[in-house]
Amino acid sequence: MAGESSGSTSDAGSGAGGGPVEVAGPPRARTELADRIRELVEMSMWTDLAPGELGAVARDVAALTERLRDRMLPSSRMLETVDGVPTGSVNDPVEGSGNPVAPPLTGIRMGDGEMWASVRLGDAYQGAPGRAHGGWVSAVLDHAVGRAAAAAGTPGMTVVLNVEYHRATPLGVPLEVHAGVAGSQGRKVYVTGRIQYDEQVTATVSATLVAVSGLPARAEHTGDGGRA
Ligand SMILES: CCCCC/C=C\C/C=C\C/C=C\C/C=C\CCCC(=O)SCCNC(=O)CCNC(=O)[C@H](O)C(C)(C)COP(=O)(O)OP(=O)(O)OC[C@H]1O[C@@H](n2cnc3c(N)ncnc32)[C@H](O)[C@@H]1OP(=O)(O)O
Repeated sequence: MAGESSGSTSDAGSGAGGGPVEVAGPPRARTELADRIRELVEMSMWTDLAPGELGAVARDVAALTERLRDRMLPSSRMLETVDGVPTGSVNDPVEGSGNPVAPPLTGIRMGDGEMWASVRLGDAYQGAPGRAHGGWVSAVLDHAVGRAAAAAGTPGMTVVLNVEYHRATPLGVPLEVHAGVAGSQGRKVYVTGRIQYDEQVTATVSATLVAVSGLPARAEHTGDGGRA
């Protein structure tokens, strides 16, 4: 389990660092921590506490951050593996159940060149009033097309991402995400996808990915961190 072979490094927390840290099981405690931090973020936006009280809360949060800094991994790139095969990126900013920034994706299911998932975009992802920010809608779709390409056995990087916003993507409700490989030519993989709420498609994507060797492929598992 992550956290048991730690050691502080001088570049930890700066975005640098070594190779991925592999974790064998769903990191439930990390998932729970990320969930609580997401709640903290939402409440920090909603709260109407007086400035003095806000200052006190900020100092409490700073103390918690120092408690976490006390013991650090050599890298924040954490891959969940099953039988040695990478099945999810715990700290990914879209699907990562361990990353408080991630919405995250839940119930990820993989088929042959296809992926399905659910996502709930909370208040932290608001763009226009009451709607999900288009950049986050695109991020979810970018991730979905990446997973679909990987599910086809051709993991790669997105080089073209055409997103169409058809109607408002609502906040705080379960959205369905789907992407599937439509074709390929050489290293190029063409993937389409969509986000929908209650049978209504809110955004669609048409993407080109370029297959890159050495990336994890055909992950069959959920990225739920044990919540599915
Ligand atoms: C990611 C791993 C996570 C680990 C998770 C573990 C387990 C879970 C399992 C699977 C999970 C799967 C996926 C996760 C989902 C998403 C992860 C997020 C990924 C991203 O967040 S991704 C968005 C940002 N993305 C970039 O950061 C790409 C910038 N790019 C490059 O890094 C290079 O571009 C590269 C390396 C792609 C290729 O470089 P290269 O040197 O190998 O190849 P080269 O340049 O020769 O291009 C080859 C052919 O692509 C054509 N081409 C290139 N660019 C084009 C363009 N813009 N438009 C049209 N065609 C284009 C050329 O024209 C040529 O075409 P042709 O062969 O016909 O001449």
